[in-house]
Amino acid sequence: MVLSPVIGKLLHKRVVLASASPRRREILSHAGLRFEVVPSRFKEKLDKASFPTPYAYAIETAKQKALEVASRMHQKDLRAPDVVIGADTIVTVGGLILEKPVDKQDAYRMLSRLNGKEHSVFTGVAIVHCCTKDGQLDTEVSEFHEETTVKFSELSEELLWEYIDSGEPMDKAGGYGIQALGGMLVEYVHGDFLNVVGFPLNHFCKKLVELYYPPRRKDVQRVKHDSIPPVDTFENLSDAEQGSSDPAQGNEGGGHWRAEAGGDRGQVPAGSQGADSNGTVGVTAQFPAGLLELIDGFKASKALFTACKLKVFDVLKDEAPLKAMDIAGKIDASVCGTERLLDVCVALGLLEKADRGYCNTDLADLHLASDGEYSLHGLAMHSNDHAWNLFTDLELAVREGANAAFGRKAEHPVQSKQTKLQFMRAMHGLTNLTARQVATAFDLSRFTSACDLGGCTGALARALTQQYPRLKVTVVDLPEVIEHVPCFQPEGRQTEQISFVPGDFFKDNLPEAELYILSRILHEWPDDKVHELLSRVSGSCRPGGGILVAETVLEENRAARGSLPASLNLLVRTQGRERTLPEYRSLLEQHGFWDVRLAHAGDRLDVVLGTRAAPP
Ligand SMILES: Cc1cn([C@H]2C[C@H](O)[C@@H](COP(=O)(O)OP(=O)(O)OP(=O)(O)O)O2)c(=O)[nH]c1=O
Repeated sequence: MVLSPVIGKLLHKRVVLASASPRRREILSHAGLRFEVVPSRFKEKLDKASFPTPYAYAIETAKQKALEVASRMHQKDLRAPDVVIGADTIVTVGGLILEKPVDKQDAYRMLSRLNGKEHSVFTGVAIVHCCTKDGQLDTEVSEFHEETTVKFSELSEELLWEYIDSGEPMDKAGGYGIQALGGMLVEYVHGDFLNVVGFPLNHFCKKLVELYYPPRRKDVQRVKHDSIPPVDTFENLSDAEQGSSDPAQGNEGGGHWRAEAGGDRGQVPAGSQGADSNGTVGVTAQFPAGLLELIDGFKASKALFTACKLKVFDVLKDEAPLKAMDIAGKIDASVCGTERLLDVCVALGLLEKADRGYCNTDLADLHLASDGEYSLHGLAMHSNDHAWNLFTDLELAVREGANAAFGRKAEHPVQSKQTKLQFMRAMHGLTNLTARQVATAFDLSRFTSACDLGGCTGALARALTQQYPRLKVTVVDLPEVIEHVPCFQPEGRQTEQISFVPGDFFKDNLPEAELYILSRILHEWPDDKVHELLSRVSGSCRPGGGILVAETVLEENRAARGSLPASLNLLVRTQGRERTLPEYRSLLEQHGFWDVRLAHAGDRLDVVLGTRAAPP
């Protein structure tokens, strides 16, 4: 992909996003950046009057956010990350700087100021390169800002209050979110939309080009053809991880892998460039770092799975730091093998290593230890023990199609006793991560009863009942699934709003409900089974009732955001597939659901809501 070389410059570095903003996280992860999130504790209270311009204020705040995280992480284990990114978004109107409203009245004051007018949104960004010299933190800060102009329509008082009551304004600069309901307030936008949402991705990529691919006079002189890319574009740059000009090491410090010809266009191993009859130095081959990383990708997955299986992250969650020898003793493994595995986990950003030993990163503590609400340990184990084997048959599945592969090898995991609990753990972890976003993707407060078909451990039902106190949810799943549900109920958090009913949604009567939910169900099945299921739901759903489908919805060009491996997973494992919105719309309309709408529920999941029409 054209953009990956720029983002690729950061792939082998430990990058931290010093922000609690879910929007920033989403924008950067969609761009393919790998990073940890450590929200900054810097109090945004700089004296605005002391800055010559509003954006100088935003840049300084962004810088202080990033520096606070760098120094905290350095103090924690005497090792700072390689790069810390901070950002701050402000809205300016009539010479005033608006940040996040403190309460509803404040939101009203802000929105009234913006009403019917043009205003500017500035995001200041700081990219802090860190290194440790003699135990001291050394930083180099690069900064920039981006401005976008936004115009609000003339809005009525009633509309403003309705918007404020939606709760959306409270964590957003200027009191609105252009990416959600707030988009309805906006007449036009001039400039980078993502800048308004909190992170100017385009300018960030250009800044990376400036930092990592500075034009070098030597190249300009040696190369006759005019192929030096201008620094204000980031297209057509090759990945240049090895020997890159890392700003932390000084721009001229690039190693001998750096392109000797074609300027920033490619890397060639020393000695592999040649001159043509015109004396032009040409590139004979680019160093395919991204490709090699892809080829090696399975090794990284296997290292993660193995560390999970050996409970490395559990051991380090209980007690850290620990030396390799102590960890080896606790996981009953060889010291030399353990040490290698641990070092790979450090390189993958899962562990941290200091003189006193190894520790989990926050990411590993939260997601890779086997306990905890957001643990993905079950998913990692399911991938290791089950999906891994299925993927060895990918070639067969591609040659013959899902139907042929299904049944020969790919037994549905819930039907296999050995993998049942593991599959439930995997689904539980995955659902917990996204349940709140699914529950809030649409306002479901008009429903008082819901039936979650294939709702497994009730993770989504719990999020729904927390969000909608009037709602009662019935979870229907196979008896052998329901039997294990108590293992997944957080102690003291059972709620009378949720009941579990053993049953097969293809055979048994569906419980009565106003809203039927199918979360990650339809993609498991081929069209005929999907029709069968939808017709059963449609038969049970009263007019005015709803159907809520949570799936990854494919873009119309069929490329799903970040979910292509998941699509192959369906190919090797089931007879199902992911679908586009028009496909879902058509399926639902055929079964009497109208007003079919789509909302995104985070990185990998979308929600489609339809309303049951009255029978003709
Ligand atoms: C104007 C506007 C702002 N915003 C958000 C972006 C930012 O997250 C937020 C502005 O507050 P910030 O202080 O920039 O960021 P934050 O508090 O969310 O996160 P952190 O300080 O930890 O980095 O407003 C939108 O999401 N949509 C919009 O349309």
